[in-house]
Amino acid sequence: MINRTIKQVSKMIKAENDLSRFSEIRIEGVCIDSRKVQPGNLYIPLKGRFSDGHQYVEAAINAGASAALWQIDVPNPPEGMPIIMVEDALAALQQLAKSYRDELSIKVVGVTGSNGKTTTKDMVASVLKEKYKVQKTEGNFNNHQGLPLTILSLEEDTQVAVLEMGMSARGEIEFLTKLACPDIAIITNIGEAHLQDLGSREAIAEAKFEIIQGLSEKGLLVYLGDEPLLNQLLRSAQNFRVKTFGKNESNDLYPVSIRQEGHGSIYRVNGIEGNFHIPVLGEYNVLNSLAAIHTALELDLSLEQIQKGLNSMKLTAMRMEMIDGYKGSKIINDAYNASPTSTKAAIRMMEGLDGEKNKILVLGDMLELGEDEKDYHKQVGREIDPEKINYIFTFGELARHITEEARHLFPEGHAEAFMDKGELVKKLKSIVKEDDYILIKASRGMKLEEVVNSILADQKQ
Ligand SMILES: CC(=O)N[C@H]1[C@@H](OP(=O)(O)OP(=O)(O)OC[C@H]2O[C@@H](n3ccc(=O)[nH]c3=O)[C@H](O)[C@@H]2O)O[C@H](CO)[C@@H](O)[C@@H]1O[C@H](C)C(=O)N[C@@H](C)C(=O)N[C@H](CCC(=O)N[C@@H](CCC[C@@H](N)C(=O)O)C(=O)O)C(=O)O
Ligand SMILES: Nc1ncnc2c1ncn2[C@@H]1O[C@H](COP(=O)(O)OP(=O)(O)OP(=O)(O)O)[C@@H](O)[C@H]1O
Ligand SMILES: C[C@@H](N)C(=O)N[C@H](C)C(=O)O
Repeated sequence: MINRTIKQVSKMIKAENDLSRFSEIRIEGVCIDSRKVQPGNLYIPLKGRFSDGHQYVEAAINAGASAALWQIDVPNPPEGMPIIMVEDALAALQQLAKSYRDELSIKVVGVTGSNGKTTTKDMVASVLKEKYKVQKTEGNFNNHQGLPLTILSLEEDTQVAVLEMGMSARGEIEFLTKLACPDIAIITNIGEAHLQDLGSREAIAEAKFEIIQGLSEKGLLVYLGDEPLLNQLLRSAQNFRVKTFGKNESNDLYPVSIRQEGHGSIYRVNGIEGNFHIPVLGEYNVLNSLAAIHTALELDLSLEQIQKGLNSMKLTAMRMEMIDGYKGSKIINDAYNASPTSTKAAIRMMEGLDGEKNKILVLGDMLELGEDEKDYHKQVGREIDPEKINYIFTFGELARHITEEARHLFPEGHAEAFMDKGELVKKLKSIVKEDDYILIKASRGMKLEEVVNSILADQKQ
């Protein structure tokens, strides 16, 4: 993490006050929550939903922070404390991260896309750690606050940083990529996430494509070549190299064969000898891993290092998380978020699972889809194969349209809409048997992991 004197920090950001009295005090790491301050931190006060961080500056310093920022338009800065006055605290956080990034001798991999950023970030980091000292975005810290905080957590001797870049409006990726200046930029796919804010998939593609604006000279763009919207945005005259991945054989990397087995996927890749194995299900996760393979090849990893890194990867929770469930069933907790693209991809994965036991879909509302939200849910219902899926239970006002669209293809009681999680859990427990698969998927706002937790809690009783 950043380790600088106040004198150095005041040069990295535009300090508005004389700090000569405190110039040799050293800060180590930054923190935006006084309750989590570590000794030596620089506390950065930010405005939130309920309060302004400025009211916690003294508490932060009393808790061990070496210094704190203070926005000049906020009255009554504490006296006699190492306070760095700035125009804007958030802008100062971002500037400090930019300055620190520019001082580091490091390779940066930037990851964006509608779906799979966190998964692909985890895969890339898992592979690259076979050869380099790697740090990555923790959790989902992928925006105008999270990315700068991640950069400021980087150690001076870290060799590669894998940074997730999220957005819900135009210009946000441009800001993040110009701050992080990636050497390799990955675009996982173009789906419908944040469609409500952007209005069209074309606009989503343009927003994600902003990532090239920070890409270093002769940098590498790795993207899903199956996506026409991205192919259209690629101009011939560009000062970066391009590698594609996807299902189509026109891609630089594509899977030659895929086998879903137990908790993982075994597959071969064109032009590369041998099998790859990732301990997660889903054809789209195989595609995500191809972006990681491109990145690894760019950074000179051996095939053995790549295979080892992929095999040892661990995904962030609630992404295709396999859990031993009720009565010996298998719960696939994919409840972090959901869009039509990711929901259909998860259903295809379920339909492709071996085994004669029941396959049960538990789907919640997909949010932020804009005015066509009902149609998106109906479309998901239309695409469920009743020959391969045994039950479809939905939770929420929008997901109800999935059930209604699919109900006529299922036996009585096999396609039901719920508005109460307790009732849904009761139904699930009444039908589930050993080795059944249960997929749990919905937007973050639906908190469908509560269904998983209820089932697991009952199981313990
Ligand atoms: C929910 C929310 O808005 N949280 C943000 C909010 O926190 P909160 O309202 O709880 O703050 P308070 O008002 O309570 O406190 C104000 C500050 O004071 C600090 N403090 C409080 C009490 C105390 O005793 N001591 C204290 O020091 C406190 O720590 C506060 O700093 O405000 C905070 C400050 O602005 C935000 O940090 C907090 O979190 C928001 C969401 C945030 O951006 N956090 C980032 C670190 C982050 O990366 N979070 C990710 C989620 C990112 C995300 O959603 N990404 C999108 C794509 C990008 C969309 C973009 N348009 C955007 O705006 O984000 C995606 O789809 O992935 C994460 O948490 O996982
Ligand atoms: N390449 C992909 N194509 C379609 N769906 C995907 C892909 N990768 C992951 N998903 C789905 O998206 C869900 C979220 O994955 P992940 O958290 O990696 O995406 P993300 O882009 O980081 O999401 P967010 O923007 O919300 O942070 C997964 O649980 C899975 O259902
Ligand atoms: C939580 C945020 N990253 C997101 O993905 N939002 C959409 C609406 C979802 O939760 O599906």
